[in-house]
Amino acid sequence: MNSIAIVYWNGNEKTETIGRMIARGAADSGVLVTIFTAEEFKPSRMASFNAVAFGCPTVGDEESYSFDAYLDELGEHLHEAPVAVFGSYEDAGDAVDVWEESMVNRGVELVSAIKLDNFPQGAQVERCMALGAKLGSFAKSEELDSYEEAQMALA
Ligand SMILES: Cc1cc2nc3c(=O)[nH]c(=O)nc-3n(C[C@H](O)[C@H](O)[C@H](O)COP(=O)(O)O)c2cc1C
Repeated sequence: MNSIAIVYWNGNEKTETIGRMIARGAADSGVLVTIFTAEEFKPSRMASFNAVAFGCPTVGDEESYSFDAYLDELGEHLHEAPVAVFGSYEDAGDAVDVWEESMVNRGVELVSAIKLDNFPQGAQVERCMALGAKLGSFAKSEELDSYEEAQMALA
C-alpha cells in the first residue's frame, strides 16, 4: 500500500491539527498515513514513504533557522518523495513561506503548501483535506518507481 508521512513541530496544537486534517484527507484517498513529530522523523525514513508533509508554526526567525538545519540533515533524502508544507501562524506566517522557498531552492518536488491563522474550521478543513488527497494521489501515481528505487538503494 502507498504510504505518506505527516511530520510536524510540536507547538500549541494548531499545526498538529492541520496535519491531522491533511492526514484524514490522505487516508480517505486510500493511502496509509503515519504521523510523526520532527524529532521522531529521522532522515532515512524519507525512503519509506511515497510523499511527506512537513508542518511548523511560525514562531519568529528561530524556527526558520532550525527548519533549514533540519533540511540540511535530510539532505539528499528530500529528493526521495514529493513533499507538502503546512503551518499555523498569527501575523505573517513566515515559516511556511521560508520552508516553501527552501524546498524549491533545494530542487525538492513541492506538491502544495497551506498556512492557516487558527485551528482549521469550515472551508479550511476542506482545504486541508484536499491537500491530503492531492498528496495521496501523488503518492499513488508516478512516485511508485522512485519509491521502489529508494527501497533498492537501501537494501
Ligand atoms: C514565541 C512566538 C513567536 C511567534 N512569532 C510569530 C511570527 O513571527 N509571525 C506569526 O505569524 N505568528 C507568530 N506567532 C504566533 C503563532 O504562529 C500562532 O500562535 C500559531 O497558531 C501557533 O501554532 P501552534 O498551535 O502549532 O503552536 C508566534 C508565537 C509564539 C509563541
